[in-house]
Amino acid sequence: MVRTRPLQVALLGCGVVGSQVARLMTTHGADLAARIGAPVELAGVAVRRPDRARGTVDPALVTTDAAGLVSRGDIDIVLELIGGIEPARTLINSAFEHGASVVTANKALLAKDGPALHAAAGKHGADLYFEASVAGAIPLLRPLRESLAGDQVNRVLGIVNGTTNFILDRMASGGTSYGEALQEATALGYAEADPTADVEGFDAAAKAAILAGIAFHTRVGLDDVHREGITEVTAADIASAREMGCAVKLLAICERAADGRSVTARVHPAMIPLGHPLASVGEAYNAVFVEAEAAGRLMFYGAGAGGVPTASAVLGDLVAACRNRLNGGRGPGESAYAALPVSPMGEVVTRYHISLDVSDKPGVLAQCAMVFADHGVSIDTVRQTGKGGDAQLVVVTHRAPDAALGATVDALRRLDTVHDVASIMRVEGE
Ligand SMILES: NC(=O)c1ccc[n+]([C@@H]2O[C@H](COP(=O)([O-])OP(=O)(O)OC[C@H]3O[C@@H](n4cnc5c(N)ncnc54)[C@H](O)[C@@H]3O)[C@@H](O)[C@H]2O)c1
Ligand SMILES: N[C@@H](CCO)C(=O)O
Ligand code: NA
Repeated sequence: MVRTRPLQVALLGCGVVGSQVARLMTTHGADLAARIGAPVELAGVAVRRPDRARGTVDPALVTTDAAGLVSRGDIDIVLELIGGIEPARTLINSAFEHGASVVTANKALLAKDGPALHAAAGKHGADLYFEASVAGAIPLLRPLRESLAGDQVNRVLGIVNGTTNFILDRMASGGTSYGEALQEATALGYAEADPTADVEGFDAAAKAAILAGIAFHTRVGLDDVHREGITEVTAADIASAREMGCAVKLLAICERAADGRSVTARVHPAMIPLGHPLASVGEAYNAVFVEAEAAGRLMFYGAGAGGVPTASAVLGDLVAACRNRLNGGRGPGESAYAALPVSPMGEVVTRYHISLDVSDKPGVLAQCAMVFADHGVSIDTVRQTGKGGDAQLVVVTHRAPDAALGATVDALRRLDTVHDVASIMRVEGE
């Protein structure tokens, strides 16, 4: 039976995602009410620029006073879709203090202040849901928090930033420059307000922190995540990867150490074999592999960015928060009991693809190989391209600790016969 007093929803931010949430709440209002067991009503929509057209939003609901809206006292659920740290953090805390539950897509804030936000939600008996914050529309956080709550997750590996995947995909198919592809991704609503967050890997690192935290029941902050973006990936890197039968992707990788006693989290461009399912993830799509002890390998795939798909995840959380409110319960809060240490990048063990510009002289290959051997880094393959002043050695290693590879590269740079270490890329997914 549908109860009659509507649940009151405050929408903060009516941009790419917020405007789609408002539209879908209106067009699917009757279904949402039936699924929740009570009607849901937009009580107010806080915007920064009220003069902008808001589509289906009733102009009478629009306000520039977000703080006033969340502190009205009659709001059941606040949807925070402004993004960034402030004023989002203050508004979310105020929402909890005034008795509301919160749904947010704000990974930057969650990665920075997740524990404090969870604590505030718990203190006020409210919910904090954030499915849209990682991998957009893809149901990923709820499966990790709930469906896999009885299993042990050992690894989460995937493409979690749509903008950079879009750019790398466009660069790989040729004809589009990095700058043009970024402009296109921004126009399509994939990029963050400041796209530096996407291309420098901050967005993916925030998502990796959230994923690692949930997967390993451990607090993982943004500073714990090793981060490299795609700004230094060149068309030559992509071409060289293709020659080796690989694609270049920006990956987020969260791993439990083999002894189970520590974890790592990292974001960086990597080469993956073209036969690997992640290599064929194009456009702004995301895909995430989860490896769990009992479940084995699971793959989650779908739209990782864009207003409409992301609104789906926000509405799913809205329904969950409304149901909890009606039933008088709460969804799962933070689970950080394992408190595993997060190891530095130097302890990560993986494979590497290194291009060296070298002198084409007798003994150079042996000299370089010796540097790898001296640092305990075993070589898998070596290929020479070019001749004379244009000679290049392309070395692919077996698995080695990141710190050992770093020391190897430093030593290679000191050799007179090595003119440049043209590129270093990790090789994953084998
Ligand atoms: N766009 C996506 O594909 C996507 C996907 C997943 C998650 N997200 C996240 O969703 C959130 C919103 O992203 P978006 O793409 O819709 O951004 P957006 O920039 O399109 O929208 C944010 C809106 O908030 C408004 N705003 C700023 N300050 C405000 C204030 N004080 N009061 C009221 N409104 C204010 C802005 O004017 C803007 O319209 C961010 O946290 C983002 O990381 C976005
Ligand atoms: N800017 C983000 C939005 C989705 O979180 C991306 O490109 O993936
Ligand atoms: Na998601």
